[in-house]
Amino acid sequence: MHLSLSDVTRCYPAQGERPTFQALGPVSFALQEGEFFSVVGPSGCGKSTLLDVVAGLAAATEGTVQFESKPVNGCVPEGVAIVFQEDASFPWLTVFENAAFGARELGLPEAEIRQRVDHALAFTGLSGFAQAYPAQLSGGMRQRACIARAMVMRPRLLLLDEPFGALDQQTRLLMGEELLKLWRETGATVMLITHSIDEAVMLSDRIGVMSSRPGRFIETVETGWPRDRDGGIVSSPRFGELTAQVWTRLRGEAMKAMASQA
Ligand SMILES: Nc1ncnc2c1ncn2[C@@H]1O[C@H](COP(=O)(O)OP(=O)(O)OP(=O)(O)O)[C@@H](O)[C@H]1O
Repeated sequence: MHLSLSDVTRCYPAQGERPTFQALGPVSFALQEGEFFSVVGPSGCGKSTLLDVVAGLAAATEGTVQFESKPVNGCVPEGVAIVFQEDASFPWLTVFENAAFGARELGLPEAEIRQRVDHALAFTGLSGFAQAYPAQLSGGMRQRACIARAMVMRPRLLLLDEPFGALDQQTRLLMGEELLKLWRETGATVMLITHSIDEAVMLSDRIGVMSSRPGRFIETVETGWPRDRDGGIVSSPRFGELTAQVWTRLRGEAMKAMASQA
């Protein structure tokens, strides 16, 4: 897996009285194979726009995005899976069929699909709900179902846009631990967009801190956690130091973002 962005910006065209609007960048970075990279930044700075550009869901206005030596433009590359904050499941399909959806689109053999889905549902604790419909699940279980769907695709790069944003704090912490387990088990590279500094510090190898809009990276923080970390690190002194380091950098940018929104 190799992903790199070089001088990427994204602008929205002028609309009525509003002049051309730069939502992102310029942004340049590369992800290392197998790393867990999180992005934090003030509200509206362009985090989701960045993820959409990486995923091929939105085009860069300037600059280039390359995934495994091919330019990304116009569609999600094979090997990339995305989990969004909103529950993106199809309400008319069972949990099993939701998880199988992407694999069916790829035309994988039925036995292979069944084996992958069974494993993903077991991993996310949803085996007993394979025949349930999304509406019969709690918010946390629905997000686990979305993670199972992504897992079935065996992504080399997993993109997550605030996947736990709508969940309560306890569920969110537990889901974070599950995500770490998934990352370790699959060896995928992970890029996570989050509003939560604690979540970024707990989960990541590296945290990119963005400026207010148009978002650029103003600092990169290496956490130095071992690969077999778990939620227990939140009580270590290093956790407190890292969250303070990220917040110190973010605070001024968050104030600028609030002032411009006001
Ligand atoms: N389709 C669009 N047309 C015009 N402006 C847009 C469009 N999509 C996003 N924007 C604007 O681009 C900026 C960046 O939006 P984006 O959603 O990427 O930020 P974000 O950092 O993810 O925000 P949040 O933290 O609130 O989720 C915002 O000011 C947003 O209003």
